Amino acid sequence: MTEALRVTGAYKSLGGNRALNGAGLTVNPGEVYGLLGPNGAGKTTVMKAIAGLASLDSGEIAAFGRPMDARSRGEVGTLVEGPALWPHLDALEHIRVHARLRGVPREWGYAALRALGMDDVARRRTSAYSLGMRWRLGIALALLARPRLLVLDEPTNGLDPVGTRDIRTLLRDLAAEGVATLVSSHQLDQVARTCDRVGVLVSGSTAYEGPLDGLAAGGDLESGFFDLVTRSDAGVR
Ligand SMILES: Nc1ncnc2c1ncn2[C@@H]1O[C@H](COP(=O)(O)OP(=O)(O)OP(=O)(O)O)[C@@H](O)[C@H]1O
Repeated sequence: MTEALRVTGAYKSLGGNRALNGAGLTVNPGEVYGLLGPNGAGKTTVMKAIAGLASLDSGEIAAFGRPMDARSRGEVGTLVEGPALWPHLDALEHIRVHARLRGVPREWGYAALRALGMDDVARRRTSAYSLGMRWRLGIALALLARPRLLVLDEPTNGLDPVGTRDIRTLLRDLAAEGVATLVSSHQLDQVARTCDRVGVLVSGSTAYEGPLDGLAAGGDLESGFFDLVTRSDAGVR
């Protein structure tokens, strides 16, 4: 099976910090992969590199068996560092602009809005949106071009329980259609309910990659995560 995403040996220095220190991860088609790690571990940095928003100092990123390039990025939907919205435009106008830029039918975007439960607010300017509505539109825009790989940086940040459950259902439905998703999160309970496999970054390196069972110490994901982070952090000092 060709992997949807493979990152190997990723290094990146930012302002004198080693943000990435050899990180690697692999996401398969039809899989929801949870990217975990303490604050500052490098999750956003690696996702920005995958999304093409930043370069690596060294390392490789491949999508669907080929080095990531402009063509393969056409098959990738991203929401990294929050939704970038125009305050004076409504959701439908966002869809039209993005559909034109991506060269896809705007109906695909309307379908994504429906999937995100945004029909009622689609004609409202985004300046009047709540945080949850902003995130929903950001995810709809990431889905617009019907990507085979989705990269979402903390997509349930600030969402209420209904919004969080909706995103979980959406990611599972997409996985059932074969879409691969890389999603970062600090919410271990949500990760346990949503993800097939996880990777844990600590100080820019991959401390664990595999099934959730392998991380959970005696069935307790939180303890397993803390143990791993403490051990790995001690190892790099
Ligand atoms: N523009 C920047 N200049 C200097 N250092 C940076 C910059 N951006 C990130 N860093 C540093 O790089 C490291 C990795 O940051 P990153 O945002 O990728 O972590 P993260 O795992 O996404 O954290 P969080 O969970 O808090 O979102 C941190 O030490 C951070 O301080």
